[in-house]
Amino acid sequence: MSDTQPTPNAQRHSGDYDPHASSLRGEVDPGVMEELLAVRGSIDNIDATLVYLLAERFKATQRVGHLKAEHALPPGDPGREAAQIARLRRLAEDAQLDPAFAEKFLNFIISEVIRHHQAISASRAGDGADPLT
Ligand SMILES: O=C(O)C(=O)C[C@]1(C(=O)O)C=C[C@@H](O)C=C1
Repeated sequence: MSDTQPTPNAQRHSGDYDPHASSLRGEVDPGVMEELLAVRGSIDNIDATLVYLLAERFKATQRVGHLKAEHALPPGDPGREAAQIARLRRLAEDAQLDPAFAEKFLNFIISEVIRHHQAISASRAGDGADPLT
């Protein structure tokens, strides 16, 4: 990459991350290690993308949290969640991803979102609680 090109965030913030870190060094055939490192490069790119995607999702849900708090709406919307889960399970099946895992993953994210919504609502109510977001 030339000096005039901006450095992508994923590289700028990787700190002292060593993409070759492994406990397998010396125990694996060098050819196998090379292949493993190549695949791990893709895994690292995917993980970085997941972080950026999640950051965008939480930015969006933070707006929802403020909207809900402003209009005294409940943090959770079970009807919406049921529709989201049914849709993601179908998408997961099409993508050959375990639908049970997709459901668990979405529930994990939503429970964190609801915690953020509750914190926003509590901080707006002036009870001194710090919003988490
Ligand atoms: O859409 C909303 O009402 C949200 O608060 C967002 C969200 C989500 O993370 O997708 C979170 C909690 C609700 O139960 C449903 C959906």
